[in-house]
Amino acid sequence: MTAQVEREATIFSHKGNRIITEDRTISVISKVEEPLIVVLDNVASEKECDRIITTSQDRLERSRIGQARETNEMRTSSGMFFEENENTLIHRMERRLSAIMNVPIEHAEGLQVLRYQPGQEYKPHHDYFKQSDNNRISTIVLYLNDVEEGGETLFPHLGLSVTPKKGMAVYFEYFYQDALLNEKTLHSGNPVVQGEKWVATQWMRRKPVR
Ligand SMILES: O=C(O)CCC(=O)C(=O)O
Ligand SMILES: [Fe+2]
Repeated sequence: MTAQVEREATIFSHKGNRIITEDRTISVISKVEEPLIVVLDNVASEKECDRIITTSQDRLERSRIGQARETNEMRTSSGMFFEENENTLIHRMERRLSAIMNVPIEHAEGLQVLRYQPGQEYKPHHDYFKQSDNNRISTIVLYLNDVEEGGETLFPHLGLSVTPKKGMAVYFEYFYQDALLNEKTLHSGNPVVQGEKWVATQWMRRKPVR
């Protein structure tokens, strides 16, 4: 006898092991089914990763947290946001990430870049806000470089640790009816031990923002 597993519908609805976008074929590497976490390879080329780093590095500031945009010890990295559709590369990345996430680009916040130096981290958090009339619904974190030691994205409730690798990404969503599933997407950026860690994060909102 096979047990029927009833799962809530997800935003991410790609079938098969590949996602074909207008300019790139992305591979599914690993999955947690509920809440859905997907590790993806070949999301960006080495050149695209390098260019996102070089075009953001002069604009980094100490990261700010939450809707009040305060600095605190939760997130010790430095970061910046690209303007929506800022240049050809950013627009291409936004289109590709929107296709992977299966949410129209109008729902996309500006792409965020974070740089962590040794000892820097992002403590466990949810990406959605406690209260918002246009809350975030999903996230993709694109790894822009290889990290020598540390810097994993850790989902403590799921026992899942994702090691940064240039061009790969981790996707997750938290738009479930069942609040417990959303809460299980708690995650952290573990302290970097050696090297630097660069990521680009795309957040999607429930309603259009642009
Ligand atoms: O740096 C990471 O691995 C996670 C980043 C993150 O959680 C975020 O940008 O919301
Ligand atoms: Fe996060």
